[in-house]
Amino acid sequence: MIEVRNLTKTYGAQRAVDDVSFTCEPGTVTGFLGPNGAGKSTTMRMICGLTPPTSGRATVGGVPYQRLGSPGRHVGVLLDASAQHAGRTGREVLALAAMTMGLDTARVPERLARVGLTGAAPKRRVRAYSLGMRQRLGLAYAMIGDPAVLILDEPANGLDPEGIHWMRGLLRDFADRGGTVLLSSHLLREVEVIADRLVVIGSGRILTQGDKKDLLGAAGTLVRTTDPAALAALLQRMGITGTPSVDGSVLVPSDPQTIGQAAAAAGVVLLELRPAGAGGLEEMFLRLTAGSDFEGAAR
Ligand SMILES: Nc1ncnc2c1ncn2[C@@H]1O[C@H](COP(=O)(O)OP(=O)(O)OP(=O)(O)O)[C@@H](O)[C@H]1O
Repeated sequence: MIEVRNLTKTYGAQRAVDDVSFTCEPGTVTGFLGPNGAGKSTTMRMICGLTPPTSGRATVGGVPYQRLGSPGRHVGVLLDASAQHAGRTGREVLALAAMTMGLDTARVPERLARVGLTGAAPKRRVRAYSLGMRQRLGLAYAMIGDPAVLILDEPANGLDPEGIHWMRGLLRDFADRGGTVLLSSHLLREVEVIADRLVVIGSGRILTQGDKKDLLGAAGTLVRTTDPAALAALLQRMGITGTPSVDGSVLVPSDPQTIGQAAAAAGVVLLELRPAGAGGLEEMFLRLTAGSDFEGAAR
């Protein structure tokens, strides 16, 4: 369990993180979502005791990170895939981590294999690793102490589609066994597939958070009709404002059943009627972060 309460971090006049609160429960993957510069890394660094908060607090399993004895056996952290010593081999990196935690290094080969680092890879120096291989090593490093909690900052960076698919399976399995995962990303689709809960941050502030299904449900319904004018009139009578898309569909802030029944009663022919789903999350994300003063474009 991770509990973040009113965390705030200021750098000079800038509030990098502004009164952020959320909870990550065992058995769930929480997607921490926000554009570049939103405050995701700073929040995670504060949870892991690497950046002191200006105010507020964060605990892991009820205890501040700094007070966890042998933290690697409680919390696996991957904040920067390039943090490992470039001159060490993958095997050396994991063996050192195991020794530091008082664990048997015999587990190292199996742990490397679990993240797909097989063949010559364990014996190669980290400086020769691709970013994707570093991410895999970083995941093995985070998980070597069999922690109950994982905190991962943009773990999919550098992974190819097969690697992203593999990572989803790994983290899903971890959560299904009762683990707690907090995972940041600016890749909306990636988070949408894997997360149970979403926390969306922009300009240091929480923009929305909750169950993914609820948030996506709230994202609305996509409707396509043979008669846009009749649909517009129907929505107006219902007091609903739809948003036309360039492809001719209309995003309606209501559920499919309500719209379908009203359209049938009004004799409006529908060609398509579905939860906004993936497009909904992206639309929601862009809408929520549109007003926030972020440094880069959401991708
Ligand atoms: N050590 C620091 N000194 C000054 N400003 C900082 C420092 N660390 C972060 N910031 C600022 O705090 C804000 C939040 O940065 P942070 O790295 O937490 O965002 P992020 O959501 O992780 O972004 P990204 O997706 O680009 O990694 C940014 O405006 C950043 O410039």
